[in-house]
Amino acid sequence: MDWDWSSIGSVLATILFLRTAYCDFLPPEFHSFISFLFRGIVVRLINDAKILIDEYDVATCSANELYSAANAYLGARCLDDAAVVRLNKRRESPLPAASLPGCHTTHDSFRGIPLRWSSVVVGQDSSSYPFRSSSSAAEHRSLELTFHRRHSHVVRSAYIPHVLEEAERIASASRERHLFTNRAEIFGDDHRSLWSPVPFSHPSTFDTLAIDPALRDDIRQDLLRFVARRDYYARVGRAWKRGYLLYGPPGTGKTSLIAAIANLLEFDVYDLELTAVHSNTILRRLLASTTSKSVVVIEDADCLLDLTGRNKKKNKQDEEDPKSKEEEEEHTPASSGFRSSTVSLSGVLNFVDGLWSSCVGERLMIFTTNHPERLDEALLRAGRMDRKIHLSYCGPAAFHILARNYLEAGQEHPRMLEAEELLAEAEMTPADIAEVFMRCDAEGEGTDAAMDGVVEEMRRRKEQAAATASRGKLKG
Ligand SMILES: Nc1ncnc2c1ncn2[C@@H]1O[C@H](COP(=O)(O)OP(=O)(O)OP(=O)(O)O)[C@@H](O)[C@H]1O
Repeated sequence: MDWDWSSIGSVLATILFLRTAYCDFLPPEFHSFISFLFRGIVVRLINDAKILIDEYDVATCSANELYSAANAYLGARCLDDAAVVRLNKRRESPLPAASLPGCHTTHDSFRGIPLRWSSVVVGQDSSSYPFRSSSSAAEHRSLELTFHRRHSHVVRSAYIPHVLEEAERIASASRERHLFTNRAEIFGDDHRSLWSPVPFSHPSTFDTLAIDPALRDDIRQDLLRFVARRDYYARVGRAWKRGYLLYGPPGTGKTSLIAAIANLLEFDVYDLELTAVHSNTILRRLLASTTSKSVVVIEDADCLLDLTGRNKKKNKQDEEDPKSKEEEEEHTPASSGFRSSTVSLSGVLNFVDGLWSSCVGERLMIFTTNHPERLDEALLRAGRMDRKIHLSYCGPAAFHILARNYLEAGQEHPRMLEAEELLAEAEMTPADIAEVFMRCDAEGEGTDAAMDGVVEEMRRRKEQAAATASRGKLKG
């Protein structure tokens, strides 16, 4: 067909006429409908499939998690080369996150499948959202994912879950974690003010912990299994929580293990000072205001409450009738200080496994003590304390880890064998050994001097222990 200037002019005039008729004579609802039809025809012609991800679920008026996840995913994965990005910084995250601005497009690929993401913003008059009520003045945002129709199954069954997983990973990596301590004075009903947060960044990890490697791996597996079993806990009807009791002499790494656990799981830590809690009601409120993905820690549990044998009988009554005891405690005037807290055994038991301990997602509760025998059995029973972990004096395997971490000394070091043999009788904690290594380092001494120093210290302690034992025999 030959085109001359007059035929081009007639085509343009026809287009202008149709456009004017479309804009001026058709009501806005038809604009949306025609645009929808037109886009459908184009999509069919070019064999594309589309997934529309709205910012809000129109039916339930709730935020669409997939929309936020896709935005986080795009921000982290696809927007490095984009000409325009939107940057957003949330209070809880240290860095701003990039997202796709309205009406822009970016590209991704998955298992060799090319994918196109476009952001769509529809206002009151816009024509790109079908059947939209013209009375709504709000902006409607969505993301469109376009791909070849033959990849529909892979995109829905694998790519979308991949986007969700990646977004979850990105969110937890960028989340700043906190250490919360409960405030001694509590005012009003603002639950957030019950805890004072500071950023949490403890260097202890499962790799730096000097404990038996078999125990370390066992704890790590137990934790990873726990966090992966949300569905299991829901199925068997249990709150998604796990209780640990860490016990052993001072300086064996109980606090270090808690920090390593929080770092492994990327959890916040709530360090609960029970002596500052004046009633069971406040204890309950404290727990109710913790967030999911957290470790709630009660250190030195044997020193805090009347949980010792002296009060076992009384405590048994409490457990049998926790309600009456709790009511009685709540009417006691608030007082402060060690052992004068009105938090009762029943309050703590309910704290560990009561109804309100299931009010948020996954959570660990860790009690530590140097004297597990002083704790009431009710607190220790299975279901409350799922794992009882004994951290003891330094053994050979833990010593190797400390020597590697502090001195970069391997098992082939000439004094290693001697140190291993002495360890059995010297009763040194990892903290004692770390102390000797750090002292040598501070004095500028090398690895050999540090190993000599620790062997000497072990020998001294062994002799001391032998002398104490023989004095005991003589007295006997
Ligand atoms: N198992 C360990 N692995 C690595 N370092 C340890 C270990 N145990 C103790 N340490 C070192 O000793 C210091 C004290 O340890 P930590 O506070 O974890 O002991 P603890 O058992 O909680 O003591 P306490 O019962 O007195 O609270 C830590 O700062 C750490 O450097």
